[in-house]
Amino acid sequence: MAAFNIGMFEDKFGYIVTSVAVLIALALWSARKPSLARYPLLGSEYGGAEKRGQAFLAHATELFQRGYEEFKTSIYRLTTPDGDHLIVPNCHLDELRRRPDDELDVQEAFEKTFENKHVHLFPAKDKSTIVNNVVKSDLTRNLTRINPRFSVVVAQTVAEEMPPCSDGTWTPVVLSSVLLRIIAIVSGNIFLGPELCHEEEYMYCAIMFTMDLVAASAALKKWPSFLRSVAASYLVPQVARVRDHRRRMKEFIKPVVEKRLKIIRSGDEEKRPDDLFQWMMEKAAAAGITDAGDLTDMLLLLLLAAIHTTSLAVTNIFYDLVIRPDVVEELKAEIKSVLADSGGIMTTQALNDMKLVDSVMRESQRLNPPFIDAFRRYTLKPITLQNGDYIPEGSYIETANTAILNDPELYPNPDTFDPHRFSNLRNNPDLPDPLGFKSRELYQFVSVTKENMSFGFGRHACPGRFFAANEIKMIMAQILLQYDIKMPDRETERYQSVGSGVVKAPDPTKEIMFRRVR
Ligand code: HEM
Repeated sequence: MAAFNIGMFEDKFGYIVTSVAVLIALALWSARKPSLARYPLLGSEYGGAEKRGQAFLAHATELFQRGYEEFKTSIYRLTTPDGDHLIVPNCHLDELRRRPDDELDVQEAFEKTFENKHVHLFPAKDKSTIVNNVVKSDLTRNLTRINPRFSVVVAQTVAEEMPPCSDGTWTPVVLSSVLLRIIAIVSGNIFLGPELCHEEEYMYCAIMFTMDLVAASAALKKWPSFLRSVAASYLVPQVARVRDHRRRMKEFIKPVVEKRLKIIRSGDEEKRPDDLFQWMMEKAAAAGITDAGDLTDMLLLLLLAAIHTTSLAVTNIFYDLVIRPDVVEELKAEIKSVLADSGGIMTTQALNDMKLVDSVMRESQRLNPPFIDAFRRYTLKPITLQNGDYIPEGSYIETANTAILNDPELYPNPDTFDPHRFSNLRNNPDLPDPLGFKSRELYQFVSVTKENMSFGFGRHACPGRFFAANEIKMIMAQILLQYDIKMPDRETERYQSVGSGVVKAPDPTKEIMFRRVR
């Protein structure tokens, strides 16, 4: 009995000690936890955090639009499946863009987007930084040299990958999947060289890795965060497929790495391949990174950033064009006239001169940006803005890209697809400029401004956009000059986009009719 009483006392004592410890830990934890509650919450009508997170997946566009109208110059909160994010208005972006990487982190933000904890997309920062730098410096610097031969590769690949569509008959084509192959091959030509880009193992991983990774992260977001590890292990098959793509890509790339390391060590310039993977390996080797697994992860990150993004953009452009035959005729006339001036060669000058093509690309992207939000970042330190607003350390912030792109004060008649919207502003300095830019060249497809963040914003804005712009122009020119296009007989409206959360993409199942130009 006595023992029993002592035990009871000990249990009670233990219980009190444990409770106090838990309370102290909770107090400390909540003191550390970023307090976002000072900012108004949008979407509270959906219920608790879990329900609001799921509502975000279904209604992100509407939520961002409402937020843009209600909180034009102030920060508000939106609950995503990953918790509360702060949505920052446009007026703070110039200030935030100047913040260094040790305050505002891009990788951590994208790691959350892609459920990196489970899919392991991102290599460590020293490695992903090499990928970003190689695209920003080596690739962009080489574009003028590469363009003429790149356009030959594009012409050959379009001819090989498009169905024949000959004999004057119209052929239905699921354009999205054809474009994916074309873009994987032509990008691969520059990234890995003319032989490897045709290997089916490369093609399979280049296309399927991103598809399964995006599908895996979308499926995981439907689970409450505490169950995502279990879901990733047993319930979301795409996670295992992503792992398998990485394993296959590593097997494919390992002998390439071994061969190229020998060339790097020998210093033999003659044998040095002239492609992005080589430039990346050289930068990596200089930093002591030579492991085939690390280089595979870096290559997969590049492919994820480059291939589907470009393919979605081109698909959207063709969905916009196929219902506008008059615009197609104008584009053909511009392309023919520019090529006549450049002796038929796609020089950098020729690409720059395609101002209507460029304008159509930007207008298509304005109405169909790759993400509803932009400037997704994570705060590594607390930030106090000039107006006194305080953003705690450990917050996810972003801004409302789609809502900005549809603001009638920035883009008059925003719902109208105006193919000349940007070319008119660039060609005609007397036209009033709604955005009052210093230079009208800021209306080019590649220009990043806080009124158009489809390529991101600030120091981490997409470094591949110059390459993408050239690639898109070359593909458009080839397809438009070689084929007539029209909608299938029963279809009249522009194809609707599909998506979940902040991602909106052209419907990949839709057909366009093609016929070879006679
Ligand atoms: C139309 C096609 C493309 C679109 C719409 C696009 C869009 C984007 C966006 C929105 C970001 C995030 C920027 C930010 O948060 O500020 C980004 C980053 C990036 N993109 Fe692109 N991209 C495209 C094509 C490419 C291509 C072709 C490449 C490579 C050749 C590429 C390489 C990258 C890299 C390396 C980053 C990370 C930059 C960093 O974190 O510093 N992208 N892209």
